[in-house]
Amino acid sequence: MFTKPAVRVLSDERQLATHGVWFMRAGLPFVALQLARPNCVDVVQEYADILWPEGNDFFCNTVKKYAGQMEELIQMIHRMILESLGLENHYDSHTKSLVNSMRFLKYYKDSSDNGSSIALSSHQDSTFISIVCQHNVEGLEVQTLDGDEWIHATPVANSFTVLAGEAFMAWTNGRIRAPIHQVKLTEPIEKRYAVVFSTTPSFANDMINAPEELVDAQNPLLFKPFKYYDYVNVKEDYGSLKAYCGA
Ligand SMILES: O=C(O)CCC(=O)C(=O)O
Ligand SMILES: [Fe+2]
Repeated sequence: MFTKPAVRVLSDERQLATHGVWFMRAGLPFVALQLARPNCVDVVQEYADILWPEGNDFFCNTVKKYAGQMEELIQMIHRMILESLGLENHYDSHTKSLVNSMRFLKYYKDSSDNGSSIALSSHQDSTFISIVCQHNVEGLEVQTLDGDEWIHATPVANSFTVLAGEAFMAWTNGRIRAPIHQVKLTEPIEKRYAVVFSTTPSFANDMINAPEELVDAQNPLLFKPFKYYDYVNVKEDYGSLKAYCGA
């Protein structure tokens, strides 16, 4: 799917930050394709038809199965987080305000590289939650809070890596941190695939505003309310959510 000329069609025709070609930057050895609303059969079919005009039932069926199970898992994670913060009463409205997206990534060895390269540079996800499936090839590294060390998120069979993103950090007024992470391909790894399943705010209502229960004199508001997709579109210019809307 990463070599199809139709990838260009996706990137030209889809303007949404969550659908189409994601973050393809000259010099970085990876390709990533985004699929917004992977739980919607028609959307997946339309997406597959662009990439494979001859049809690809295997892709559609696999996405349907994967997205169904991931949606269940990610909602459970949201529920656990809200319960741990005493915000059960927000659960229904919170889950209604979410949409899912899925990202397919391929990393490859950069021929000009000296043997240990950054394939995806350090960043925080913008999302609420991202569930990363690393397909048993290591590479994901997560920075410690003090910024001193990188922890290898070694892939473990039958398990996933869960990362919180900036949307959850802002919505929980900093109770949940969005870890800085990166992907490094170390010799002898030549290529690596990953799938990331995420929750983001719905397109219709993407205002991120921390519930008042989480804001008080000891915990002053960290981020002014902001519109998620406005932020995502200019994120690279600001570098961090704090720079964009830090209170
Ligand atoms: O490939 C991975 O393990 C992580 C990918 C990632 O951080 C991202 O897509 O935001
Ligand atoms: Fe990420």
